[in-house]
Amino acid sequence: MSLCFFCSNLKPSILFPESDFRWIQTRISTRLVSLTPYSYRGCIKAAVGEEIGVLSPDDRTEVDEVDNGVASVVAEEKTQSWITKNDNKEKVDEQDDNNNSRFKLRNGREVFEEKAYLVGVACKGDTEDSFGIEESLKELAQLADTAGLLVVDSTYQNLLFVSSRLSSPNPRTYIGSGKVAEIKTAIRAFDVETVIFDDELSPGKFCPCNAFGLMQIFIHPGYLCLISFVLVLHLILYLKEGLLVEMLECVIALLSYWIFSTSERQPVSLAQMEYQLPRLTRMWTHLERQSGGQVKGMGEKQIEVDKRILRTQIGVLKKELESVRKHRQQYRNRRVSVPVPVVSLVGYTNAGKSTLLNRLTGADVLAEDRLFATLDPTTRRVQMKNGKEFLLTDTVGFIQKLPTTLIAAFRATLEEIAESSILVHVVDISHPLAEQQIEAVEKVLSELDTSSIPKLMLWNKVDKAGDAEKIKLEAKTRNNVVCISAVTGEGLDEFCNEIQNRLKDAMVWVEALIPFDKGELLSTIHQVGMVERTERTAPSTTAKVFYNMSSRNLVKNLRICLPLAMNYMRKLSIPTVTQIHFCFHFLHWFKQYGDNFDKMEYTEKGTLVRAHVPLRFARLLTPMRQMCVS
Ligand SMILES: Nc1nc2c(ncn2[C@@H]2O[C@H](COP(=O)(O)OP(=O)(O)OP(=O)(O)O)[C@@H](O)[C@H]2O)c(=O)[nH]1
Ligand SMILES: [Mg+2]
Repeated sequence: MSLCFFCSNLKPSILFPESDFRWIQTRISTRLVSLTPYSYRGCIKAAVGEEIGVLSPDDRTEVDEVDNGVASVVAEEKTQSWITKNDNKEKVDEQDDNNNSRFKLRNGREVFEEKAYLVGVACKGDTEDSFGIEESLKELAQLADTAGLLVVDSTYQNLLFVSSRLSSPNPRTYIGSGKVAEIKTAIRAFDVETVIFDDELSPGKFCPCNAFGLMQIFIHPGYLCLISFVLVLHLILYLKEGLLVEMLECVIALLSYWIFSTSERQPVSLAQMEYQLPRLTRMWTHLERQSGGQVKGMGEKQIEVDKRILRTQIGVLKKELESVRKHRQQYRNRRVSVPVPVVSLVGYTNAGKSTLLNRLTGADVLAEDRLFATLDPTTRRVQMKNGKEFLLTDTVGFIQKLPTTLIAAFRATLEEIAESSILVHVVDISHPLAEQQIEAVEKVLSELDTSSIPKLMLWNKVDKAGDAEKIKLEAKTRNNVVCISAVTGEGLDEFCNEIQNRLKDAMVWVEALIPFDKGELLSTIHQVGMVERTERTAPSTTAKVFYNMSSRNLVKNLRICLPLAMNYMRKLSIPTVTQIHFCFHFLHWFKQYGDNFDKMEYTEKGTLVRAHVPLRFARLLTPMRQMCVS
C-alpha cells in the first residue's frame, strides 16, 4: 500500500507508477508522488490546504508560478516545486537511483524493500503470561524484516486500562478513530507503503467489515475501480499475446498481494511476497508504459524484459516444485523399504532446530538468526554410537497468533510430523519469553492432532542462557527434558540416549522366524529395532560360536573366529590383500553386531528373533511371524 500524499489515502503502490510526475520537496527531503488524472484536481486542492506548494507539469490553473517549465509555489514555511520529467532529467535519474537502491537480495531473491508501519492492539482478554504487546510487535518487525520490508515505525493501542466499552478492538476498524488518524499522519511522515496489523483481521474474530473498514479508510473508492480496470486491461494484453499461464500467475499474484497486505503474520505468504513483489512492481510499470503510450520505445523494451523475467521465474518455480515432489517421493519409498524410525524437530521459530540437525547429521540446512529461516522440511539420517539409526526431520517453526488458515497451509509441510515416531520440541531456553513460546507451540501441536506421538523437550542454547546451572538443575528434576547446546554440542549424547529409550517405547514386540535366505532382513532388524535376549535351544556348531559372542568375551571369540576364517581362506588360495580386507570387514561387523549374536536362536529353518521393531516394519515381518507361531 502506498500513500497518495495529497488525499491522505492508502493505495496499492503497484498501480501508481512514477513515470510522469515527480515531486521534489526542497529543503526537507526528496520524495516521489504519483497522481492519477481522475484525482488530480482534488489532490492539488488537498495539498494546497496542507500548505504544500503544488504546481502541475501541464500548466494547470492551480499553479501559482511557472518559470522555465518548472512551476513552484511558496508555502508559508516550505518551498516545493513540481518538476516535469523532461524539465529535469537529472533529478528524475536521482529518484530512479533511490528506488533502485531499495531492491535487496534476500535468500538469492530480489526483494523491493517497502517501508512498513506496524500496528498492534493490547486487549483486556490477553492473559498475563501471553506475549506482551511490545514483544509481539518486536517479533512482527523481525517477520517483516524476513519478508524484505523496512520497518519505519510502529504503534499500538492499549485497551488494557480503558472502560469496558472500549476494552476490545473496534469491530469496524480494529483500532479507534484517534489511532487511525495517528497512523495516517505517520504514513504521510514516513512515506509508508505497507501497514501491517499484528492480528489476523478475520471475519470470525471481528466483524466481517473489519479489514474492509480499514481499507475504506485508507483506500479511496476510486482506486478500487481503477484496480478493476487495470486488471481487465492486463488480462486482455496477456490473452492477446497468448500468455495464458503468465496471465493466471499475474491474477493470482495480484489477489495474494491484496489478501496478504491485510494479514501479514503469515510466513508462507511472506515468502510468496518475497517472490512476487519485485515481479509485480515491474509488471505494473510496464503495463502503465504500454497503456499510457508516453514512452513507447522504453515501454516495448520493458515488456520484453518483464516477459523474460516472468518466464524464468515460472521455470525456476516449476523446477523447484518438481524437485521437492521427487525428493518427497524418494523419501517415502525409502522409508517403506527401510523403516528407520523418524524423529521430528518441532518448535518455535529461531529455537535452533536447523542448527541441531546440522550438528547431528552434518547437513547444510540454512540456520540463521532470522525468523522462518526454514520453510521446507529436511530429513537426514543420524547414526548413534551403538550403530543404531534414526531419521531426523527439521520442520517449519511455529509462531504465536498463527492464523487458522496458515495451520492448514502448514499441514501440508508438516505431514511429516504425523508420521513421526517421536516429536522433539526444541526450545530456546535463553529467550526471555521461552515459557510463552512453549505454550504457543503446544497450542499448535494440539491443533495438529499429535497427542498420540511421544514427545521429548529439548532446552537448547544453554550456553547462551545467563543462569545455565540453574536451568540444568531444573531440567534434571523433570523426566521429559534434556538440556543441550546445538552450537557447542553439550548434552547431545544424552539426547541420543533418550531418543533410543523412547524409540523402544514406540515400537512393537515381535517374534519372527527369519529364513536363512533372507539375511538382509536380519541386519535391518538390528539396524532399526531392538533385539531382546532369547532362550537358547540346541544350536548347530556354527551357531554355537556365535552364541558365545558378546561384548564381554569379544576378544576371546575373535581369537576363535578369525583364525578359523583365515584358515579357510588360505585353503581356498584367496590372495592376502583380500584376506586383510575381509578381516577389517569382519572386525567392523563383529563390533556392530557381536553384541546381538547371543540374542538370536538358530534353528534348522532359520533364525528366531525376538525384538522390538517399528510398527511399519512389524507389518513387513508378518509372514515370518506366522511361520514362527506355527
Ligand atoms: N548460542 C547458541 N546459539 C544457537 C544455538 N542453537 C542455535 N543457535 C542460533 O540460533 C539462531 C537460529 O537457529 P536456527 O537453527 O536457524 O533456528 P530454527 O529453529 O531452525 O529457526 P527457523 O528455521 O526460523 O524456525 C542461529 O543464529 C543459530 O546460530 C545454541 O545452542 N547456542
Ligand atoms: Mg530452521
